[in-house]
Amino acid sequence: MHAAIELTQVSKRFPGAAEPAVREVSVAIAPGEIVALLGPSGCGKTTTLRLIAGFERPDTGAIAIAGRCVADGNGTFVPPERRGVGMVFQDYALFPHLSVADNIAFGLGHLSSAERRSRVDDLLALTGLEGVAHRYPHQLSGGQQQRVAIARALAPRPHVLLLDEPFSNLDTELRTQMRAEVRALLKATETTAILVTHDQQEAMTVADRVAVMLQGRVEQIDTPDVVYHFPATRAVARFVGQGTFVPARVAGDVAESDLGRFGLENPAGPQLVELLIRPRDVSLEEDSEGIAVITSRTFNGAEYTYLVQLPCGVQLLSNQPSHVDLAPGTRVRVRCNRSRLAAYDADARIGLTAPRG
Ligand SMILES: Nc1ncnc2c1ncn2[C@@H]1O[C@H](COP(=O)(O)OP(=O)(O)OP(=O)(O)O)[C@@H](O)[C@H]1O
Repeated sequence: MHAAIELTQVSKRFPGAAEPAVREVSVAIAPGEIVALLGPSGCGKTTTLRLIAGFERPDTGAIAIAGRCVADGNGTFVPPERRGVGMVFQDYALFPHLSVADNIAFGLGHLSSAERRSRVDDLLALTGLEGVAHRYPHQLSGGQQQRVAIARALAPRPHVLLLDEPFSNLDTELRTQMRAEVRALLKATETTAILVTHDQQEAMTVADRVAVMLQGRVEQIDTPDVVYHFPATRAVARFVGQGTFVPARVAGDVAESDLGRFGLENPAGPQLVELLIRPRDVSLEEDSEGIAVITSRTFNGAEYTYLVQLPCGVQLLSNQPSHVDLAPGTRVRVRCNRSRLAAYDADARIGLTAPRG
C-alpha cells in the first residue's frame, strides 16, 4: 500500500536566507496515521506543512500524497486545491457571514444539493454540532469553532488533514478536552493527519508518532514513549521533557556511574558517556549510607520535584509522589528504572546491555 504522504529528501531555503528552513526531510506517513511535527519556534514545522499543502515549492526532493507526486525539484507542482488536502489553521479562519452548516458545506460545491445536505448532516453529527447548525461563528464557543473548522476541512473527504497549532487559541482546560476529542474524531474517520505544534504534551497525546524537528531537520520520528525515553540525540533529549545527564566512565565493556554500572553494546566506544534519566524514573529513599543529598524540594500540587546532589557533581532531577517527603539536607539512596535509561556519546544514543551490579 502507498504511504498516505511521503516526503523524500525535501529541502527548502527562502530567498536571501542563510540557512535552509527545511533540510533533507524524509518521512512516510501511513494511511490513517496521525503524526505530530514537534519543535521549537523557527525549526521549520510550518514550512514543512506548507510544502505538503502546496503553499510553498521544494527546492529539491519530492512530495507524494496518496501515491501521486505533487511536487519535486524538477518542476512537478500540483496546486493546493488539487492535492486533496484539508487545512485547519490556528485561528480556524471560519467565514463569519456563513452559518455553521454553510461553513461546513463550503468545499462541497461539486455535489448535488441533496448530497451536500447529507454530507453536512453527517459531519454535524460526527462533531456534535447538530444543535448549532444555524448559528454564526461569533455565536459559538472556542471549542465549537474548532469543531466547525475540522468538520469543514473533513467535508470534502481529503486524503490528509493538516493542522497548524489548532489548540493554541483554547484555554488550558478546553485544550486538554479538545485534544482527546480531535484524536478520537480523526481515528473514527480514519483520517491521515499531520499536526504542527511546539507543545510536547500536545504532540504526545494526539499523535501516533512524533517527528522532532530541530533546525530544519527531522531528528527523530517514533512513538511518543520512545521519543520521550530514548531520544535519538542529545538535542532531542534536551528539547523533549525534563531530565538529567549523568556522566559515566567507560572501563572495558562497562560504564560506571553514580546511578550504577551498565554494560555497553559497543565497548570500543568513547571513554566517557552520559546517561539520560527522566525525573519520574528515579526513586529516593532516606539512607544514612546513601551517596546523594537532597538539595531542594518544590511542591507542585501533585508531587514533589527534588534536586539531588550526586558525588559526580551533577544535580539530579527527581519527581516523587507527595508522600515521599524528604527535607533538604537528607542523605538518600538513589535508584533508577534501568530499563528506561538512555546513554549518549558525543551526540547520538548508544546501546546499553544488561545492568552490571
Ligand atoms: N516566507 C518566508 N520567507 C522567508 N523566511 C521564512 C518564510 N517563512 C518562514 N521563514 C523562515 O524559515 C524558518 C522556519 O520557519 P517556520 O515558520 O517553518 O518555523 P516553525 O517551526 O513553524 O516556527 P513557529 O512555531 O514560530 O511558527 C524561520 O527561520 C523563518 O524565519
